[in-house]
Amino acid sequence: MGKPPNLYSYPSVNELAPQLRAFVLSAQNAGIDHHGSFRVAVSGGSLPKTLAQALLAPGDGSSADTPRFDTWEVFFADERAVPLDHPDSNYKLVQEELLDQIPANLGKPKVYPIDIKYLDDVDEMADQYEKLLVSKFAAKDSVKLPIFDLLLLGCGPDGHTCSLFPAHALLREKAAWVCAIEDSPKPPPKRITLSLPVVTAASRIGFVATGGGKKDILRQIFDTEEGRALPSGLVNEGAAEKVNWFTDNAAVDGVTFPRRGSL
Ligand SMILES: O=C1O[C@H](COP(=O)(O)O)[C@@H](O)[C@H](O)[C@H]1O
Repeated sequence: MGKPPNLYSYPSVNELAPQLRAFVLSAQNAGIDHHGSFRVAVSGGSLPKTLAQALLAPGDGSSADTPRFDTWEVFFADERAVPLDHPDSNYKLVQEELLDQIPANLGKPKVYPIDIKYLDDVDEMADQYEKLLVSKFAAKDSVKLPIFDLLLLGCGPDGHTCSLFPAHALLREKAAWVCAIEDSPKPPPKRITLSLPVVTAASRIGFVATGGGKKDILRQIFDTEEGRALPSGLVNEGAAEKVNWFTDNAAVDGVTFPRRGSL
């Protein structure tokens, strides 16, 4: 690995949130400058709440510090094969925590949930979501991989990220952009997920991991060989300098990884 990922830690989520905001808005502004929109894929779990705290806070009024939601194209890093109003739905979580709370003057994002027609056929659901990405990121034969401006990821207590789980065969997927999983060890079992090559191809990657419940897994990921082979560790290895971890002190208690600090 060349330059290692950045690991930022803050006393609490209250101090982390403004730094996460700066990181997301810098990716937003780079996307707008580059191609006129901001293509972001978001995760479920604990991320949407922290993201909402970051983005819905009042800013300093400068254009650099203003969310331009009208330019956002929101995709899902992973999704569970459940209806969009089901308590397990990542879409529902993101909608309730963030999308529904956006004030009208900040614009309305375009949001791309899964197609619920395919709830009973998760392979087809993954194919359809991949087709959606192809249509948004150009024809697949001219673009090897979609390049998201930003991926916002979580890290489960087993080191999973998106719906890429430790030692699962999906970690070896090279061709597909979106994969189906029917045996997720964390319920619900049927899900779709971006593949590892798509994750590591993103322009920027932000992990958000907070709370003492994450400290054992972060210690493993950053300080051990086995941890580096876990899905979140593989993102660190595959995308290194593009990866930024936003953590609180409780989550990195005991991590000896050297690149610690503030954004
Ligand atoms: O199942 C999932 O879990 C991960 C991690 O969630 P967290 O609550 O530990 O942050 C999440 O990133 C993913 O989107 C979700 O489907």
